[in-house]
Amino acid sequence: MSAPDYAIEVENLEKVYAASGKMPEKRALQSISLKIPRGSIFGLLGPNGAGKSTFINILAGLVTKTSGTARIWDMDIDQHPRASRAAIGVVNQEITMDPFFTPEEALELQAGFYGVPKKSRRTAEILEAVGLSDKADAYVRQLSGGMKRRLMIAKALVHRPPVLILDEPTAGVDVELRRSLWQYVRRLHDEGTTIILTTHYLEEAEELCDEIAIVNHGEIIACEPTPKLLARMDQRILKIQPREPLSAVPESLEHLDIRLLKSGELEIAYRNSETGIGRLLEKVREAGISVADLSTDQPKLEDVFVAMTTEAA
Ligand SMILES: Nc1ncnc2c1ncn2[C@@H]1O[C@H](COP(=O)(O)OP(=O)(O)OP(=O)(O)O)[C@@H](O)[C@H]1O
Repeated sequence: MSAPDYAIEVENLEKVYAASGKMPEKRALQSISLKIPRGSIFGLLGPNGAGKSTFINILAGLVTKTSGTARIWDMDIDQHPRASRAAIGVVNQEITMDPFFTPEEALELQAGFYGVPKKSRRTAEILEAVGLSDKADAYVRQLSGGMKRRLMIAKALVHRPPVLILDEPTAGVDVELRRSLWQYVRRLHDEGTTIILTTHYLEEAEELCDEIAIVNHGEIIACEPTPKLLARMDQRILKIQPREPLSAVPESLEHLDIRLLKSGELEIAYRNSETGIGRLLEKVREAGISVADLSTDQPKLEDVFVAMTTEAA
């Protein structure tokens, strides 16, 4: 089979979790349509509860969709449940593994589970790739948190899936390990694997992804190449507290996007990529303002959501 243009294609995908006990019915995905290009590193970015895991779990066959269609590697998940799932490797948020197996045994078991014949297994190669060769015979309980995460990724790779899905790969992981996991994800990508990852760290999506879909309340509110999306988040606010409260905006600053607050402070909106804070402060000083204190604010994901939903309205 020739490789498809899209690794994943979903159309009008919807999920309603039924009411249970005191919990009312929950519409976790509201008619999502999305095409994830083959060969990309694609980010699903959104706050807690946005519906990212639901989306992934539907693809993985762990959650049943309510309606809509989903294709993995050009195979419909209803018509070809086994073959379509064989095209993805999914790494979930929780670390789940048997503490009494060694990494080598864990990978062999996983390969057996996927029906990979002994002669086609590549346990040693995968352990090498995730940097666990020297731990091949250690018990899983002797591995550090970071090593366990890498073993989770290794397990998802045993059947050579062309698409790897990582659900919050670096949640709760320290900065150093986060960087080394990113490096490894990039390497897999360079070797041809399409990567889909969910995250609520803007920085992570920014660093890794070619394209980002922002999910909020079960809806995709933006889906764009990363540079385009970041340009929208480029706005900053500089707040200046002068030594003497101001009663008017100095004339030389009027051309800026500036606001005088009741407290006599100033708020200046600027584009970080265009103006830079140093240049702005210079202008403020040139206007004769003596600065007692200042702060900058950059839009949080939440603000971007608001901005985007208002733009769309
Ligand atoms: N099994 C379930 N039964 C009922 N409601 C659920 C179930 N699983 C998830 N939900 C609800 O569906 C919504 C979406 O949850 P989901 O786990 O997909 O979000 P998420 O974006 O992955 O969040 P997180 O980043 O916290 O994992 C949430 O409101 C959640 O409470």
